[in-house]
Amino acid sequence: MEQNLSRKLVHIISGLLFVAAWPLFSASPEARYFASLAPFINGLRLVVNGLSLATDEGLLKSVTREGKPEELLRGPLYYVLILALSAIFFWRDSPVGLLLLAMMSGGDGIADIMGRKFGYVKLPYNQKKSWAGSISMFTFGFLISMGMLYYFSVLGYFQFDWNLTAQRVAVVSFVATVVESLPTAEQIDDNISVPLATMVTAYLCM
Ligand SMILES: C/C(=C\COP(=O)(O)O)CCC[C@H](C)CCC[C@H](C)CCCC(C)C
Ligand SMILES: Nc1ccn([C@@H]2O[C@H](COP(=O)(O)OP(=O)(O)O)[C@@H](O)[C@H]2O)c(=O)n1
Repeated sequence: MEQNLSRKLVHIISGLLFVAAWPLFSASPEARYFASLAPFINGLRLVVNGLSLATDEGLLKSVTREGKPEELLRGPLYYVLILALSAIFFWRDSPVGLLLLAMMSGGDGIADIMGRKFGYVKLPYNQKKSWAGSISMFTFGFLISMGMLYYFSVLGYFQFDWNLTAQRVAVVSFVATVVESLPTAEQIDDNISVPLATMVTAYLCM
């Protein structure tokens, strides 16, 4: 499989599976810390390989752009830290964590896959991003977020007025999409800006 595609599939699937697994944990107050061990241990693996204290070719191939160990200390490390912090701070008590992970893992990951494949028409303010990528991020980010909220509500964690929730999630997805599309990649990684923007908007809206 082409390296960019495999990296993005790892990006999409690992975060969404991680959140989807939260209901499997017990009601114990320590469950969130136990769950966050998975991303923390992966973070440790990224640091060890990123500092070249060990070399895991499979890890380099599946999560880096160019196969350089130091890349592990940026996007992938931020990503696993956001997974761990979301579990600790939001867990199953608030929809904010679900939304920020749905947008970072699902929305942003799909934007890259679709943007690379169909992104011929670039955004006027960012020649590195395209309408296809951003429209896909908004659409799939919205659908995945609604799916996550539905999944957790069926399991009894939340109750929503779905009409209102859909409008609020649309606003959250829109803000996350705009933030992802900005030409700020040199200053701030998308794995930080997208979850941060989603978190603030979701706090204000939900
Ligand atoms: C490729 C990744 C990030 C890079 O982002 P970008 O630079 O392309 O924007 C994701 C890296 C994921 C990682 C190293 C593995 C994460 C595993 C996860 C914590 C385990 C989840 C457990 C679950 C139950 C499957
Ligand atoms: N909104 C978006 C996002 C990404 N993309 C495409 O996806 C590629 C990678 O995006 P990126 O630089 O944010 O992703 P990383 O490879 O840095 O994780 C871009 O070069 C675009 O081709 C897009 O067309 N539109």
